[in-house]
Amino acid sequence: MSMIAAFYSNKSVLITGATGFLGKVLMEKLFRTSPHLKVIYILVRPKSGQTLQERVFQILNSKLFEKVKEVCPNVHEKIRPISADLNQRDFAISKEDMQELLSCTNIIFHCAATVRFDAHLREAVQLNVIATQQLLLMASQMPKLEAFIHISTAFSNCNLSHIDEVIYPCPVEPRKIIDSMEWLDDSIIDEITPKLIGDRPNTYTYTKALGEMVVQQESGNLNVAIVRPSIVGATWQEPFPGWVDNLNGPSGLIIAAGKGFLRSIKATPMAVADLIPVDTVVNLTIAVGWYTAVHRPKSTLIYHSTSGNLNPCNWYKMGLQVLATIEKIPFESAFRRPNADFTTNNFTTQYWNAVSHRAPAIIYDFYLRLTGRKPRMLKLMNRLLRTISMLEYFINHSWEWSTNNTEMLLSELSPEDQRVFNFDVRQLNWLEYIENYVLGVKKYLLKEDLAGIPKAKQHLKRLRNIHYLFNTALFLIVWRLLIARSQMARNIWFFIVSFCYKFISYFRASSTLKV
Ligand SMILES: CCCCCCCCCCCCCCCCCCCCCCCCCCCC(=O)SCCNC(=O)CCNC(=O)[C@H](O)C(C)(C)COP(=O)(O)OP(=O)(O)OC[C@H]1O[C@@H](n2cnc3c(N)ncnc32)[C@H](O)[C@@H]1OP(=O)(O)O
Ligand SMILES: NC(=O)C1=CN([C@@H]2O[C@H](COP(=O)(O)OP(=O)(O)OC[C@H]3O[C@@H](n4cnc5c(N)ncnc54)[C@H](OP(=O)(O)O)[C@@H]3O)[C@@H](O)[C@H]2O)C=CC1
Repeated sequence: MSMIAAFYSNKSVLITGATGFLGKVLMEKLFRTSPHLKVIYILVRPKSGQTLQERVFQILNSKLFEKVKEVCPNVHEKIRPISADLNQRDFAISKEDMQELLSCTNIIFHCAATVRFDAHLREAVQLNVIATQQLLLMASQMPKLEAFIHISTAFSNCNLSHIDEVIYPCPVEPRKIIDSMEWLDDSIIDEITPKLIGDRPNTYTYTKALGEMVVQQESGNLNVAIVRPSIVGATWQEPFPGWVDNLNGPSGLIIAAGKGFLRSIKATPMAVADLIPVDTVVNLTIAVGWYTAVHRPKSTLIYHSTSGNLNPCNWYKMGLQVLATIEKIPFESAFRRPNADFTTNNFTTQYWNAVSHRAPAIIYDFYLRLTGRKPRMLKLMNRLLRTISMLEYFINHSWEWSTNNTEMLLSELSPEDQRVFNFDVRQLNWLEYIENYVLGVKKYLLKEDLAGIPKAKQHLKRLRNIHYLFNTALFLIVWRLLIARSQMARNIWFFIVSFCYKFISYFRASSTLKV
């Protein structure tokens, strides 16, 4: 019997960010392994014209939750959505709901965050720092609370190259930043943002670091732990391999490469690609919840959920495997044949951006105009290039994360728990994982049917022919122009033609002699 699963039986769990990528997998695993769990409260905001109930209904009816329903048929009764907006004071939670949360919650998993790299500092501070502070305040009023687990990111200290499982202070105290957000206007915030974030690449990593400081400073007597995942990718094993439902991290780039939009990207091929499957992160998080509640460590423990130091894979190997899989199982309606490569300096990156990204987009837009349609490819390509420019930092640096606490926790688990809540990345086979990831992107993100693969292959053949035809036509046009204008080009042309003629004549003569 799994000790961890038994621990969660009859517990009331509160999850923020349960509608997000990680939150959904966390909820699914909790229900599947602890079907006797009492209730999971989830803080949800109405969104995209959907009510809370509609959002929960959509999640429960998704492919991700198919297995749960077999072990926990009344799962819908055990989810209690609470209307909340983490950007509002007291999260805009009603008095009755707040009362229930305060009196019943046993474990909190705080996953909600803005993960956008271009978030305005005010927005990022509000969600990643102030909301964390407010949640800690709420937690301090929960008499039954056993553990508060905060999800941060391994990149919160990406300004360092070796990162230990400790909290590194930022130069300006989070409280000062929070106070200043109240009276500074947006234009001043814009001005001071680069100074505040310093050598971090964006407001996301900076505010996640501030969030950790808030957890350290304002957790009082609470049992707190922090989990720091690196780049979270599709599921490795559970509930099934390759599940993914958003474009973050590598997923969007896999689509861009598979559809033939992405042809080159600046990367350090031998740098460690620190990807971590979402189910591995979730297993660790659940184990951390158990350990923190049962063993009550004296200080706040930080757990790195990373792969690099135990089972490293580099971007080159990953990129190659993405391309190899795309060749086997191509995506439908590709714009061009998938054929991406890494560039290693700014000059070649700019060159390939012009030649391989913008030029084909301009030509395609010209074709759209000619056929009476609205041009859109250049706009799309520029957005892709903007996205790539924001991700580039993470594929051109390498980090070393120590994983002592994570390894210690693994050794504390019973063999059964190590199996049920497996977070040992040494067992991960990267090639198999990436293949399943690409397949998952095709099935769950692009919603493409595998029956369409022959048609997709046919389409790629057509694109290859168009490519050859286009290149031949281009060559002939350029050559013709050159011949018309340059004596030297004409001389070279006559030389090649006469050489070919002589070569053919020689073969003809020698074959006649043999006869
Ligand atoms: C000889 C052989 C050589 C072999 C080499 C072969 C090379 C082959 C290459 C093949 C490619 C393979 C891919 C693998 C390698 C590269 C992986 C690199 C991944 C690096 C990831 C770094 C992550 C860092 C980690 C930090 C971890 C965290 O803690 S946080 C979680 C991560 N957060 C994010 O990822 C958020 C990032 N996104 C954003 O901040 C925003 O989306 C944005 C600012 C980038 C864009 O915002 P915008 O306002 O424009 O709008 P939005 O609606 O969000 O999206 C706009 C359009 O962009 C598309 N989109 C969004 N995200 C991505 C994405 N990650 N990749 C691609 N496209 C993306 C989105 O669909 C929109 O498209 P349109 O609607 O069509 O405009
Ligand atoms: N994905 C990754 O690669 C990594 C993620 N992490 C961390 O993991 C955690 C989860 O990330 P992930 O699941 O990928 O992110 P998602 O963007 O998928 O999910 C974010 C969640 O936060 C919720 N949220 C955002 N704003 C509010 C708000 N104002 N009120 C209520 N809820 C809100 C979202 O709700 P809604 O659905 O309504 O938008 C959503 O449920 C984050 O803390 C992130 O920093 C760490 C490392 C890597």
